[in-house]
Amino acid sequence: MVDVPTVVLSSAGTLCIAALFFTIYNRRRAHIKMALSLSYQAIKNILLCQTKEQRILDFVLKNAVRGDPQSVIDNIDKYCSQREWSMNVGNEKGIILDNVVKESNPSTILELGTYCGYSAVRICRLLKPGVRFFTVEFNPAYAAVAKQIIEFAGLIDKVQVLEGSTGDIIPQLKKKYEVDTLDFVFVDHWKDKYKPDTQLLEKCNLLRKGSVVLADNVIVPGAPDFLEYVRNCGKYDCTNFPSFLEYMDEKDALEKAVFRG
Ligand SMILES: C[S@@+](CC[C@H](N)C(=O)[O-])C[C@H]1O[C@@H](n2cnc3c(N)ncnc32)[C@H](O)[C@@H]1O
Ligand SMILES: [Mg+2]
Repeated sequence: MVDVPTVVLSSAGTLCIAALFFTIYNRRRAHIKMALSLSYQAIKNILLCQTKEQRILDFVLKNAVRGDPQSVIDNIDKYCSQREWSMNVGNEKGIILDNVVKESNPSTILELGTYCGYSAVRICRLLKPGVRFFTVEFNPAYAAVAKQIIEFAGLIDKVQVLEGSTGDIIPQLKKKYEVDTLDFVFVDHWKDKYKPDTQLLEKCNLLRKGSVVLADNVIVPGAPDFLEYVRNCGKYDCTNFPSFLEYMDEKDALEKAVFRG
């Protein structure tokens, strides 16, 4: 069913983001390209009375193979690189994410920022049975799309989509969700929350010696206060992985911060 307020709100939001990108970065080709793409998406949302996230879901349901996570990932990448730009971690940084997940061999994982479930599918396809994966999303429309994509990928039994804000959910993880400590945290929500939510994880005793905190988009849009904190507070060993912004020819990076305990 078409949710008109969601479409109108997301279109208005998208137009504002496009205007912001255009104003701030009006001399940079990649950002002009993104601004044009977001403006086109906003117009399409209004004309079709449908959101981009619903179009991503439709494309997956139509083209991917049910129960095949790799085919779901490939089809989202295809749609977002060829038709409409979208804020999934994408394939180039996704390969780095895969490698960091594999080398840390986690048993309990938290993702901050689900969006359409792309990175959740990407991470969960690598996990052995019995691993616990929680992903937090405060936009109900995105969470609904993510659940359908994760279900289509055949991974719904491995994933718990927690609807709400990270600031509310992180403090509930121990008691409500019986989490002792987290082995791996993928930080990919709004960038001004990276630092406070990392500090909240510490405060709630959810990190143990060796817990891996992997943060996306530390260059674009950028999380300078988070980088300054993890690199200089003395509690983490940090590694930077240079790469490119999802579906764009623009430098970005992931930062891996390993908690010293
Ligand atoms: C960049 S997208 C996540 C992309 C996803 N990790 C992927 O690569 O497929 C960021 C998401 O975080 C959500 N978000 C932002 N701040 C949040 C917060 N404080 N609590 C919960 N969700 C948040 C947004 O609604 C958005 O869907
Ligand atoms: Mg990201």
